[in-house]
Amino acid sequence: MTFKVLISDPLSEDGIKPLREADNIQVDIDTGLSPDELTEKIGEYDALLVRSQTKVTRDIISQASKLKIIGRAGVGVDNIDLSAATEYGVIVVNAPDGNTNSAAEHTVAMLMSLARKIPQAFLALKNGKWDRKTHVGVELKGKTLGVVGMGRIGAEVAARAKGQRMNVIAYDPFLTKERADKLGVDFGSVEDVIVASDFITVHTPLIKETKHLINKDAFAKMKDGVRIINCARGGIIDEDALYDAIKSGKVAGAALDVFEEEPATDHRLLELPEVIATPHLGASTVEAQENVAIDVSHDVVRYLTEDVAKNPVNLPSVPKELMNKIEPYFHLSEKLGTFLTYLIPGVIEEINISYSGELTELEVAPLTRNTIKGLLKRHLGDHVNDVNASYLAEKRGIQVNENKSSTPRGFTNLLKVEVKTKEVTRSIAGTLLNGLGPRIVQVDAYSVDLVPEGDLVVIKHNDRPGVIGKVGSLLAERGINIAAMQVGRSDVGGEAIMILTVDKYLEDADVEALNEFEEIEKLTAMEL
Ligand SMILES: NC(=O)C1=CN([C@@H]2O[C@H](COP(=O)(O)OP(=O)(O)OC[C@H]3O[C@@H](n4cnc5c(N)ncnc54)[C@H](O)[C@@H]3O)[C@@H](O)[C@H]2O)C=CC1
Ligand SMILES: O=C(O)CCC(=O)C(=O)O
Repeated sequence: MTFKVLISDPLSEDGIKPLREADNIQVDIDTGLSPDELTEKIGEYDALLVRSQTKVTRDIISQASKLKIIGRAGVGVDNIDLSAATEYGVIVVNAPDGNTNSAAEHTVAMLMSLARKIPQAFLALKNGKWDRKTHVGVELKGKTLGVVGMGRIGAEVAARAKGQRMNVIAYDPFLTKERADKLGVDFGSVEDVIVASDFITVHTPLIKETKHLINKDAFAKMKDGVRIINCARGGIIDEDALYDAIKSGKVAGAALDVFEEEPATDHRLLELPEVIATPHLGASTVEAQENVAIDVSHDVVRYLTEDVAKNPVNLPSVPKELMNKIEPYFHLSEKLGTFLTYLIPGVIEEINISYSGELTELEVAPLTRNTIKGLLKRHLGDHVNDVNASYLAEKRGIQVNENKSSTPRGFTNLLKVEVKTKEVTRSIAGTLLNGLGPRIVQVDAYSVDLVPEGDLVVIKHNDRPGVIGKVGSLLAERGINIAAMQVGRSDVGGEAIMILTVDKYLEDADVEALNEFEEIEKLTAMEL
């Protein structure tokens, strides 16, 4: 099978080598497509790679019937409709580390240019003006830099600012006193930062909480003559409020690499002499572009060929060490879910997944997602995957409960799935037997020992002599070989269960013939 990958923004040719070198991947590069052209084309592709120019909208994703992964060669994913991607089961991956250094260096370049008015002076000189009076700057030494957002880039900027002998005060919801001490910065609320700083630089993602985080009210609280830097995302700073604050003299200058609408060639902020700007160049270095393209290309190859991604954005990433431990349970968890779908009539209202024994020591969320996938896939189709399984369950109002109990219950590990509909509650449990692989060990109240694989027949019947023989003979007459058989009963002469592993899926006629036996209460043929 060949996977088709579309690259719709310019990426480093050296960086996409992992894609070019993969045997089963065809790479098409088509930059500058209009939204309509991309919508028309996307249906052919298994993967889409973008930088920040391509807007991957819901409309585009809804037409991407084969799309499995969107790779963002960079950090910010605000150009991708993440909810739509999750809903359609498309994983989004980014390259979070590859451009950190370049973005931090660019921020420092902007900070220094802003302080010393280098772009303005250069422009004047280019125009033949030797003007030393207008371009008097300020020193950084001893000034306070406020950093809003102390993630990868914010922390790097803070470290470099300290090299300029600046004091740094930072705010980040995840910044602890210990980390602030380690980084050698003061920390406080966003208001503390805004009030105390001579320069303010923002390094947050653009999300609901950070949209216009720096607004009219924030400017009002700042020191007179404050200088602002935004090398993160347009929209974190309210551009109208910034314009007014510069015009009023509250803000002495601003350095902007990003804008709310890009490209921003005709922006009124650019008319102000206090504003210096670059056209979203934070990550535009040879090194960063190669790094991010390599990282995202590797993840696309990995996901298309092995179903694992290192930097997923719309799915929690599973560390390698954990993955090694839980991977053997993946097959079991999905099969338990699939098995149950055959036993339940009606609409699932609740799923209870319990983990016991060794499993209690592990992060089991990936197994929960996989079990839900097994429960939904038979009815909803192959588009159900790890990315959208939980979303699809939630959307259908299905309550999912996950719990851990250390009671060993006779097994070193046990995964039990219980499903409730309005009419019934059914359950199944499985284990991973050392050296033997996955086994189903319980179906409702019955103990069994079953490999969760192949064509199975579950027969609920009355515990009477001869039933097993009758079923065996009928199947033999029809040329259906029984590979394995499990029987269990509640009590002598009571309800009993027989589970057969057969070499061939039972046709409707075979099921009807078996149902003729009066001892058989219910028969379910299933394919795991
Ligand atoms: N101009 C450019 O070319 C580039 C821009 N960027 C942008 O820079 C930004 C930061 O990137 P990274 O440092 O790699 O991301 P990161 O995820 O490492 O850091 C972001 C930080 O923002 C913090 N944060 C979230 N909400 C906040 C709030 N309300 N107030 C304060 N802090 C908040 C988070 O806790 C996190 O620590 C992103 O928006 C990214 O898209 C990144 C690379 C290049
Ligand atoms: O692709 C680019 O050059 C933009 C980089 C960026 O903004 C990011 O990584 O968030």
